[in-house]
Amino acid sequence: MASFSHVSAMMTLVHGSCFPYVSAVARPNHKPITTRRGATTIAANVTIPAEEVDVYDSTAKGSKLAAWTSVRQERWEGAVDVDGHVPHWLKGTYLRNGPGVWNVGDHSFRHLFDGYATLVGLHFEDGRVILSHRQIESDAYRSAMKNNRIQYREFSEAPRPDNFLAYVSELASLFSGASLTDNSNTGVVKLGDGRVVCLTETIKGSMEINPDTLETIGRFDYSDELGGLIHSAHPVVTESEFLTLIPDLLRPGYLVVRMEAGSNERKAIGRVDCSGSSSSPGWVHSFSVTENYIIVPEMPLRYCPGNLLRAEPTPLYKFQWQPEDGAYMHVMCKHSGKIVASVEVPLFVTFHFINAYEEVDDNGELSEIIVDCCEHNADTTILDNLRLNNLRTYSGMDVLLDARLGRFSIPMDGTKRGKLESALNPDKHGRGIDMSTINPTYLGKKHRYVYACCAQRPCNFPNTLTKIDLEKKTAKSWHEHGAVPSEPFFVARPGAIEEDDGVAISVVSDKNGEGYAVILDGKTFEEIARAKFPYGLPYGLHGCWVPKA
Ligand SMILES: CC(=O)/C=C/C=C(C)/C=C/C1=C(C)CCCC1(C)C
Ligand SMILES: CC(/C=C/C=O)=C\C=C\C=O
Ligand SMILES: [Fe+2]
Repeated sequence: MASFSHVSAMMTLVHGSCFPYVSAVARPNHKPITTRRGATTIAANVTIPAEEVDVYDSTAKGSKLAAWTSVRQERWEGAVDVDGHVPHWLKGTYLRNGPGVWNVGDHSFRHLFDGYATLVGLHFEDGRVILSHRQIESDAYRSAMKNNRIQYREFSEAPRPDNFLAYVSELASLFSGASLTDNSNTGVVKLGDGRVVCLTETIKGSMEINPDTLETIGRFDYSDELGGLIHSAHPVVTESEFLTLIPDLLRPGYLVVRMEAGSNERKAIGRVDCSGSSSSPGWVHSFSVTENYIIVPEMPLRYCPGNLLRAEPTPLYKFQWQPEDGAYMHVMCKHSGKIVASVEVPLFVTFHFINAYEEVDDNGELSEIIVDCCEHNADTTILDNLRLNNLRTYSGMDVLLDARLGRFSIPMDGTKRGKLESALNPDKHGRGIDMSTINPTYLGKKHRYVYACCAQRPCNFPNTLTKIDLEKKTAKSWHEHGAVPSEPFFVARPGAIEEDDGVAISVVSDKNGEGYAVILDGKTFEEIARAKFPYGLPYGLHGCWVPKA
């Protein structure tokens, strides 16, 4: 377990007396970043004085914002100073995953989602905080660093074949999945049995890690014969199970699967056939469940087999927009695998579903299912706007596309059409919203509060931490000029009764290349503590909480 004594023991070992509380290891082929507080030691006991180390990546074109800049060292761990008061009940580790390295040799990745996974850990104990970060040792990351070029197909880029024969063999390996990335840069989940797994959209990119050291233990192998190359980046994980969707590109539809805690074997619950005439299933980055049902979205932004084969990116990358085939929501009974409703809904673009729950009528009969999501006004442009060049070259203009907290109502009386409306006036949260969390106790149940990144305009990316009250239809935001906060992760206070009794934790990438974590009170949404990092961290995506045993 990471603890303050563990950190100082490690320091003595690695750094001797030169820098007594920090552990740092440089990324292969990169000069290490310094920590502002002193010198940096690289693996071979070479120490670089602080003033000689370039903190910022050259690709950031003068920008000192940490968010879109590759992290320069492979790992670091140390205690950090805290301003304010971290509640003493907050005991455990917050883990956050995300793409943090976008440079391979001289090559700069194009898209936010291409970056190699950087895991961040914040260990809380008795009001104190230890920060750590470490690269996930996927084959894709290791081989890219070793060869100074990408070796696997990432979200928007593929290795350039040297000749025609290499091109043919690359296409063949695409069908077997051999050329797909295992760069698990999207999320991190704690399984019911305590194992911690980092995930992305390729199934082979499921990687078990040690939550104390952030060390990569190895690939999480699914022991079944279900196959498939891709799955939802966001499984629904509880103490007892792991549910996910495996899109079927050959026979358009989705396999809904369940893996029991303690097992590596996924079992099929059922299958959803696509409703539209489309030749391909909709992209399922995430999905929601209620207490009894799994809600399978069929988004008009669909996987595109043609684009999957292309090495060069298209504006929609591996996807295609097919409004003519409609948008649908399918409701599957968790226990029987039967589809109990399939309704057509207005067109939508959503990365992240927030939660879903069942509504009953006056007779106690199930009347409708409510599904909340971060909805990008059915505009696919958001995907291409997440190109790094775009994120790095912010001119001060208000260019963030509008988004809203979308609420689907799925009638359970056989009606064939569902509704999609804004759950509150989007102006209340600056017409931007993504990267949402709720109190996990409310998973599948009626929730009142949503924590998300929203907007204070002008901006080019969500720049606030916002608490949304869906009952009062209000929003309260935390904002700091020029800073980019990541997903506000809600941790409930042990023993809490009220839904918002807890804290929201977010890692912030600051405008001067600096970084810190903020702890916001879940009720008042006021900042109660700030842990200042000795260096800025790149933007990250999703997190999880590992309570201290
Ligand atoms: C970081 C994030 O939110 C999404 C990452 C998505 C990835 C890495 C998708 C990768 C894919 C391939 C490498 C080929 C097959 C298609 C697709 C799932 C888009
Ligand atoms: C960063 C993001 C999606 C991440 C996927 O996991 C969306 C940002 C949207 C901006 O409005
Ligand atoms: Fe996501």
